[in-house]
Amino acid sequence: MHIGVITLFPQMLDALRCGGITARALERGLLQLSTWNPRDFTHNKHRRVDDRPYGGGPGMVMQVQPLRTAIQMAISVLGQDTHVIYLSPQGRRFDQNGVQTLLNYPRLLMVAGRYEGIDERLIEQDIDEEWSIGDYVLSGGELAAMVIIDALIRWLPQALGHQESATTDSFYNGLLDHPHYTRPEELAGQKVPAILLSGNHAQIARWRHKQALGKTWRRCPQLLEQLELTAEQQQLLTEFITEQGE
Ligand SMILES: Nc1nonc1C(=O)NC1CCNCC1
Repeated sequence: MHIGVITLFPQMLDALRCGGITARALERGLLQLSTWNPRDFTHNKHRRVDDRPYGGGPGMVMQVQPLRTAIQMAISVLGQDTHVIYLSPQGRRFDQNGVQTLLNYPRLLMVAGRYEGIDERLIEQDIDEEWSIGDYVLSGGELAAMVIIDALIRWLPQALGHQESATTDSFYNGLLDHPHYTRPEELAGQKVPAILLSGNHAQIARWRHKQALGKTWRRCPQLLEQLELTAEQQQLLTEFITEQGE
C-alpha cells in the first residue's frame, strides 16, 4: 500500500516513524508513505497558499492552484488509479467499516487542509471522497490523516506480530474491548480475575467475550442493537447482567 499526504506540515507525519507498529511497518516496507507540500507548488513570490474568503468572514481559505498542482504531482508518482480523499468534519465518519473500505485502495492520497478549509472547486473537481474522524474542528487535517493511517496499518499483512491480530481488536466484532490485566497479580488489594490465572484458554476466551458483551451493553447499547447476537452471546450477556446484579 502506498499512501500520500498533501500537507503544509510534512514533518508531522514523522510521528508515525517514531516507534511501535507504524514505525515497524514503514521500516519493513509494508506501507510506503510520501508527502507533498502545496507550498512547494506555488506560483507567487511569497509562496502563499491561502487567501481571504470571498463573501467575507473570518480566517483564510486554501487556494486551488497549489493544492491541485501538488495533487497532480502526487498522482504522477502514486499512479492514475489513486483514490483521493479530503479530511474534513463534513466527511463520512471513519470507523471500522471505513478501515475495510479504505484498505481496498492500494494507492491512497490524503489531502490535509488548514485554515478555514479549502476552495470548494478543488473538492468538486479533484477529491473523490471526504472523510471525518469526528464531529469537532481540528487545526489541520494532518492528525486525522495519521489516525486513519494508524488504523489501516494494523490490517496490513505482517504488520502485527504473530502474537497479535487485528481480528481480535475491539470493534472488529462490533463490540467494545474486554478488560486487560498484567503483572502484578495483586495491587493495593485489587486482584486479577482468577479465571485469567487458570490457564483454561477456552474459559478465558468465554470470560473475555462475556466482558466485551457486558461492557458494550453498559456503555454503547446502540452498538448491540446493530448486531444480531447469537444464542450463545445472549446467554453470555444474561450471565453478565445476572452477575452484576443489574
Ligand atoms: N474532524 C475532522 N476530521 O477530519 N478532519 C477534520 C478537521 O477538523 N479538519 C479541519 C477542518 C478545518 N480546517 C482545518 C482542518
